[in-house]
Amino acid sequence: MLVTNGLVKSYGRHRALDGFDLTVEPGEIVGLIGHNGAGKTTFVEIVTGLVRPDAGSVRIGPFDALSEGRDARRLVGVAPQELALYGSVTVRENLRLLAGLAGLRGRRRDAGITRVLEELQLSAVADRPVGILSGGQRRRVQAATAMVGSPPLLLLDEPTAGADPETRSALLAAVRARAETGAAVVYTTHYLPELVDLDATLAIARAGRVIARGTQEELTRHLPGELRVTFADPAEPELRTPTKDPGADLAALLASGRTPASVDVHRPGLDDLYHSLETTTPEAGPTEPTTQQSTVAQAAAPTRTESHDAAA
Ligand SMILES: Nc1ncnc2c1ncn2[C@@H]1O[C@H](COP(=O)(O)OP(=O)(O)OP(=O)(O)O)[C@@H](O)[C@H]1O
Repeated sequence: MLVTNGLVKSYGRHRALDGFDLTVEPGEIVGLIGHNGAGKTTFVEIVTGLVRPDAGSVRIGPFDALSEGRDARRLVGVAPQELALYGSVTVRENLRLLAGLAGLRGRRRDAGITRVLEELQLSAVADRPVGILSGGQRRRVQAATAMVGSPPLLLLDEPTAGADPETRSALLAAVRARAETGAAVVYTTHYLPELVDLDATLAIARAGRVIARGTQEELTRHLPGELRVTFADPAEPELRTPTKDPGADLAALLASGRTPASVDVHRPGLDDLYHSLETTTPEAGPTEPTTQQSTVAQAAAPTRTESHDAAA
């Protein structure tokens, strides 16, 4: 649904994007993550036509977004990081305007508005001016404006910033529902557990490029886990050691004659992945080959700890 290749964008001497490639399939949610300044917002701005790249290509569905921008933009719903709403008019009127721009009229437009108000738990404030809403409510209205026309490509730039847990989960449920009906979603966040909830594939940006791309399982399986063992003898301190083969390491421990009281295996998760990429240079990339542009819709492997009670 979205194919970008070799995007370059400089501001003065600074390269905000430096060969940014990303492909997103229909029905796929991509978690686009990376440090402040990695280029995520610049990428979103280029796809939506707000910023023109110095080089590279953007394809949205059948359209070349750089030469057929008007057609391409009709397929995109965007919730920008900097809110762009009409503060003096109501939530419903903001949505009407955006639904109209997406080509919805009459009953279809009203049904789209009702659906998105319910999904994002905004029905109670639908007839209030946006300007008097809380920050979290406004952010949800922004997400609603992106979704109201049911576009096949959604770009959501930190849509849950400042949201409380309840509204966060409403938003995540709405995003999942859109992907289930075939929308391609690019979702930027600094809050990694959301991407586990969304079962998102990942694109990790650094210094204007995507340096790792694949499913959560693909990107975390080569990382070491951690073996955590407590011992029957209370004088013995807890052991925590990185492990790629917990079974073998545990067998070695038992063979040494020590008596575990409990054994946990902490599986690597997104935080571990993020930190492992932080410790590599952008040129060298991550320690293991990454799966560029993989779109495998495989079940994600969230961080979890498996517990076993060891026989004393
Ligand atoms: N209009 C602009 N003029 C000058 N520099 C810019 C402009 N827009 C972005 N930049 C620079 O480009 C780089 C990438 O910025 P961008 O906002 O895309 O990063 P980001 O990954 O979205 O960061 P964040 O996580 O903070 O939102 C930054 O160094 C930023 O200062």
